Amino acid sequence: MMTNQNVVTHEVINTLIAMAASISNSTVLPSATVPESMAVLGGFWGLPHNKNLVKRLEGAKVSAWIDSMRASSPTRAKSESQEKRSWILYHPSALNTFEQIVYSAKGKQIVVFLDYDGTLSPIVADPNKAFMTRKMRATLKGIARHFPTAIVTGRCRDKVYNFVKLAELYYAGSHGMDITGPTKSPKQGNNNNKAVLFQPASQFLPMIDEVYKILLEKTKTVPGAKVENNKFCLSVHFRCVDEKSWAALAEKVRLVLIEYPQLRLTQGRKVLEIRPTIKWDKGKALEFLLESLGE
Ligand SMILES: O=P(O)(O)OC[C@H]1O[C@H](O[C@H]2O[C@H](CO)[C@@H](O)[C@H](O)[C@H]2O)[C@H](O)[C@@H](O)[C@@H]1O
Repeated sequence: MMTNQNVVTHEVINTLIAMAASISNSTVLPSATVPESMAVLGGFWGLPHNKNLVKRLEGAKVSAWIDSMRASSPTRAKSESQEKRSWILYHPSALNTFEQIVYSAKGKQIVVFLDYDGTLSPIVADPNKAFMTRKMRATLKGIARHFPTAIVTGRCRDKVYNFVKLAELYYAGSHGMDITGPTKSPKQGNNNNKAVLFQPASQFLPMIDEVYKILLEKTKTVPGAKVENNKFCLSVHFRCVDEKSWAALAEKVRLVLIEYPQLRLTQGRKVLEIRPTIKWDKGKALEFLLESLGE
């Protein structure tokens, strides 16, 4: 993936991400939230990820949706120590191999990519209250002083910016469909006026707005359901919905999507995600940013 000579290897970046995640786990997140972070990073970095899940969701019966919703939202059957062990297996602390990292990074440009929810902020019931701590912001600011740093998230870019509040970062919101560069240099603090770099799903904006309004209306009878407008995509949260109502909620979403074959459904942690059927995702956004940064 990283062919540019000036760009550090995937392995090193992966380790940096793990390092950032381990910072977040040790200083901010209660240990019970570690598996949430693992799911987020796993989805992003190609760690165990059930592609069939997405296929099954599209056009599948509601019962299959419910199975997927359960599968992606496991109850705490495993002990916390078991969960921590499997987390560490895939995300070893970068500090244990720091010398190797420094060696591999020699002469290369290190770029840091981070997810937001469950990585920089704890997972919380209300998506509008997923605040990051001042300590995390200061750490992120420090990282951005040394390396180009990007936040790649399913969230609306403006919303995540309001949480992070650092103009010196790159942001790829809406699952990578809304990419901007820094509006402030981390070193000099001057405004270098970089704006939107790429928005491959602009033509879907009216449709996303339309479906947002429909979903708001259709889901209002399901207690706890929350529809979030992430600009180029939508989220239907079921974290606060009683499991008995998951089928009803999934059926409502399915019926709406039948009318919009240009949209597809994917699934995150206790959230159904609706997005345009374009060949673009967080991985593509990452490649796009690497190419821009390597120039
Ligand atoms: O791809 P991501 O950047 O990981 O975005 C996935 C979803 O993240 C947010 O939801 C998650 O965090 C919420 C706040 O902690 C939590 O309430 C929810 O259950 C999680 O799924 C975001 O609100 C969603 O729009 C994203 O789809």
